[in-house]
Amino acid sequence: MTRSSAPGKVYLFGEHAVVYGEPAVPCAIERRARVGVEPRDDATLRVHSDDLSLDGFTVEYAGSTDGKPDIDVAESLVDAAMGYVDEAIAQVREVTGEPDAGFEVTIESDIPLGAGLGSSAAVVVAAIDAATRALGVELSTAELAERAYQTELAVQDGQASRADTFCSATGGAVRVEGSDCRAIDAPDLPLVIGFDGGAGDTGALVAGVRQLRDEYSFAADTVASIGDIVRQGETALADGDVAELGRLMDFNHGLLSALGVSGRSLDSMVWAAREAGALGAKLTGAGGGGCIVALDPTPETETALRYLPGCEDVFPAELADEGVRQLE
Ligand SMILES: Nc1ncnc2c1ncn2[C@@H]1O[C@H](COP(=O)(O)OP(=O)(O)O)[C@@H](O)[C@H]1O
Ligand SMILES: C[C@@](O)(CCOP(=O)(O)O)CC(=O)O
Ligand SMILES: [Mg+2]
Repeated sequence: MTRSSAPGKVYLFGEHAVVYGEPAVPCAIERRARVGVEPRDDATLRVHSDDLSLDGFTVEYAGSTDGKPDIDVAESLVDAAMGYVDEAIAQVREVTGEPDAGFEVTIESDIPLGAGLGSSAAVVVAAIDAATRALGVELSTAELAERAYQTELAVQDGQASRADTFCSATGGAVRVEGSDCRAIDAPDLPLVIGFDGGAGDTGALVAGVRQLRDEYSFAADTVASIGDIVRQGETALADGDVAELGRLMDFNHGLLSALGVSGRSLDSMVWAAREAGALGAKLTGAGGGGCIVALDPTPETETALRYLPGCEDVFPAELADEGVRQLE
């Protein structure tokens, strides 16, 4: 068995706008997906994941060559659930020049699915790393990040940024603008994450923003303004100005909300954090439902979220310096 792990992330700034070439700053967090891979002697892909459940059913499926799993849920849900690992393995077959490689893939993850903490990127990065190594191919971190990006691009119908996958592959805080991806210095930030227990469909949310942006010039301006916030945020990060970072996170949330990707429970967690004295709070990732990230050096936000109806989990986010990690 070859195993790798990779971290999830939060966005300090810039999700969605990054898809259109604006900069974004995600930070890797110490919540990881671990993917174990065993090559098979046929071309079948079998995926085992206790965390992947659809309408309460845990799914065990055979991908690609075996067709769809035999379960009673909408096909779009199944496609969304299977897409990332299927496509990751397609990338592995291509990069290793082994189109008929088959695998048993076992996934364990601390990252809630579809909640904006980049579970897809972590699973994809760890799966590509483990499966290529299982075939005797060592990818550089840059090649791994590129293959993981191609995976998300394919699953999200040609609309994805390099932000999640680069951040998960390298760890740390990063800045991504188009194909320019780099590590940046970030002070130790007092990040608190609130999770409403829900999820959003990244592909659908990205498509919704694209539609608004195509239809209304003010939506396009909103996306460009998120880019301005990110640039200001970079200065605040470099200056270690945490109060300014908080104000900019608040503004970034407002603009994401205007683009239609927040929701009642995300907004309620954001307001609970602000009322508890957080320096700033915003949704993270694609939105719809899932997680917010707040900046608070005191325990107040954590306490407020813990008692907020509709907040299922709350935890401090420790920055992960290490990206992909070879386990065996
Ligand atoms: N533990 C897991 N096991 C199997 N697939 C997973 C796991 N975690 C994430 N995934 C894949 O990633 C998808 C969620 O990714 P996405 O919608 O981008 O949300 P996010 O990246 O914010 O968590 C799932 O539908 C599934 O395809
Ligand atoms: C909305 C987006 O900017 C981030 C999506 O993050 P997540 O999959 O929700 O963790 C899409 C992307 O960058 O590919
Ligand atoms: Mg994702």
